[in-house]
Amino acid sequence: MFKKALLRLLNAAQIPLDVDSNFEPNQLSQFRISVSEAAAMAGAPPVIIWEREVESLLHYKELIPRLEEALGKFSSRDSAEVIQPVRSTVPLQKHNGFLGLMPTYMENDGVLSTKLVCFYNRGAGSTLPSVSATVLLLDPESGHMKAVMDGEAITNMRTAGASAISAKLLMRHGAEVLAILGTGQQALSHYKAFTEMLSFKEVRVWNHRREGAEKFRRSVGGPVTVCGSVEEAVRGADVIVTVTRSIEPVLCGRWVKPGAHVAAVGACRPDWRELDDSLMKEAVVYADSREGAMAESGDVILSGVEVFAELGDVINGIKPAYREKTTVFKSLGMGVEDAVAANLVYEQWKAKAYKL
Ligand SMILES: NC(=O)C1=CN([C@@H]2O[C@H](COP(=O)(O)OP(=O)(O)OC[C@H]3O[C@@H](n4cnc5c(N)ncnc54)[C@H](O)[C@@H]3O)[C@@H](O)[C@H]2O)C=CC1
Ligand SMILES: O=C(O)C1=NCCCC1
Repeated sequence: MFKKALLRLLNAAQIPLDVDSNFEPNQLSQFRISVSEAAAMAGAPPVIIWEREVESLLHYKELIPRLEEALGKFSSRDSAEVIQPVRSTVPLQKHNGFLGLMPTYMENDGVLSTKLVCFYNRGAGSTLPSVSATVLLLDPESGHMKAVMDGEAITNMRTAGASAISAKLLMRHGAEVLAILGTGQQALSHYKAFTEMLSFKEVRVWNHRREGAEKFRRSVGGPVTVCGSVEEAVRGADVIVTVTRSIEPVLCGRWVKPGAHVAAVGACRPDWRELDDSLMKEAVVYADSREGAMAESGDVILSGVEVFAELGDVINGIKPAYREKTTVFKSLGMGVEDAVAANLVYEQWKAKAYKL
């Protein structure tokens, strides 16, 4: 078993080495090298892990604790924990989109990665995805690229995971009704994360095209109420997730129950909105990254509100979680979330490939 695994490892790393037939597991230690060091020494190509495999390797139960830890590390602003600049974006004017570059280094954890993400303000008739991404995972010592991964599954799951953490920390105790606005990729991952990690008595969905909401209901299989208007979906809801491609407010403060928690995921450009001013001004606003929100969130910038705290500040016990007040978690997405998710995928991939 061990020899087979080692041969696969050497093969993956393209290391031309004959392994003695009497080779014993404890002899590996004499090499004193790790899989990625062996691969780097051999100039091996990165492993490629595409969408289906990422999905099969990543699970919320393992991902969410890592995200929570990473959000706390980010907010500690300790450069040995996380170096993650605000995303730099290149406009793709002809295609109504942006390329976002999201490098992250976690020195203490030995994790170095960057995500390349293209996101678009697609017209109604387009069948192309709104978000397309790739994550590169590198060895920080050698610079060797260890893995190239599909970034869509990672983006969907880590974003939903961060929103689920926001709800866990900020929704009122005894929350029963979840409303999801938008029924695309993020809606699916949020539905999964929220129903797996939290418990709700009712899930409502709304989409600007009703057939999209009906399709969503059929594909998730669980009990979901399709609503004909945003107001109908959110009235009385304890937790509201906004995951639309809208660039104008879809959620109005006057419909939101006082004390509700809103995880606002769309509208990630300085001139795009999902929430109206009345909601932004009424709520205590939390963000994944304060700098990110001030640079990229139209809901924050154009409403003129202050970000009260980062989610990591709450995790670190530096800022309170106002569960009884109306709260908004403005999610922009962070490289550190991609880094821990990609590292987890790589660990799981190695364990599976080499039966470690
Ligand atoms: N905060 C973060 O970390 C991330 C944010 N996003 C953002 O989240 C949003 C959703 O992303 P995906 O689910 O991947 O997109 P998607 O295209 O799969 O789904 C978008 C949903 O919005 C609906 N929609 C389209 N135009 C609309 C409009 N004018 N008004 C209301 N609804 C409309 C669509 O019918 C669909 O249900 C996008 O704005 C995306 O940029 C995506 C990834 C990460
Ligand atoms: O963090 C990400 O990934 C994204 N954030 C906002 C827009 C789409 C992708």
